[in-house]
Amino acid sequence: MTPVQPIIDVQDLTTAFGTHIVHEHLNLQVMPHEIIALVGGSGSGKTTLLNHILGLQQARSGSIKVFGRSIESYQGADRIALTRRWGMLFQSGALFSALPVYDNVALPLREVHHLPEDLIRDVVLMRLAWVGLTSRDAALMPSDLSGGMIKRVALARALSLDPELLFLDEPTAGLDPQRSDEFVALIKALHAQLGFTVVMVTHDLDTIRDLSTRVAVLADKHVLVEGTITDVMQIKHPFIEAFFHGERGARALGTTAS
Ligand SMILES: Nc1ncnc2c1ncn2[C@@H]1O[C@H](COP(=O)(O)OP(=O)(O)OP(=O)(O)O)[C@@H](O)[C@H]1O
Repeated sequence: MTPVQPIIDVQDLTTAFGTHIVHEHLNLQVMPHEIIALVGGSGSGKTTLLNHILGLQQARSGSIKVFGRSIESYQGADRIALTRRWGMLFQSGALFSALPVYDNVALPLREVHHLPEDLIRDVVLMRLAWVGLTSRDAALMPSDLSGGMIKRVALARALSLDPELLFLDEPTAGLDPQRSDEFVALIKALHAQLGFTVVMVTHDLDTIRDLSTRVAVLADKHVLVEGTITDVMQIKHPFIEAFFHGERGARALGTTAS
């Protein structure tokens, strides 16, 4: 049997801004269908790592492969084809405020395909249905939407091209606990139904517990540990102590505070 290839394969990555080294000898593999949570303290390099994986920044050394090919090898038409294979949910939703919900979700379809408008309409309404919204919601402007609805529309847009890979940046930030739980349940259900792979950056322990299938902790310029929450919690490190143990961790994870 051929071994399963990683969707993302980061090997021996070193990145820096000038003399400030952010990552050193960092390795990370993301396997098909998993939901990996990138966790780390402020400034540990989560966003920088995502930017490198997306090909938005160039590494000092090391290699990053996405879908089996070096991220730098995707140029021109190949790069456009690559961007059809992934979707991105930004923390703020990043909706275009001058466009109604419909056009926000239709935008990626219009950018990359020359599709007839009636087909775009079918896809947009289907994506809105995926996230629990209706054709009536399609006419609303972003300023009319609640925080939870903005996240849903942004998710519908991220999924508009039915991507194999979904990046989530703080997916539940700004939502109250109930909306946060609902949004996590929605992503979980869509993941089970559609089978995409997820890379998510989050500080929220409830989201990590309820959504991720694996956790990778960024600390000391590399992936310090990866595995289940239980695996991660075995490691003695100041960030892990502060993040997963103590009052907050115990509350979220149902463990005893240490
Ligand atoms: N454009 C930039 N120019 C210079 N330094 C930068 C730049 N972007 C990030 N950095 C630095 O790189 C380090 C990693 O930043 P990054 O934003 O990746 O961390 P993070 O883990 O995503 O943090 P947070 O959880 O606060 O969002 C930080 O020390 C930051 O100050």
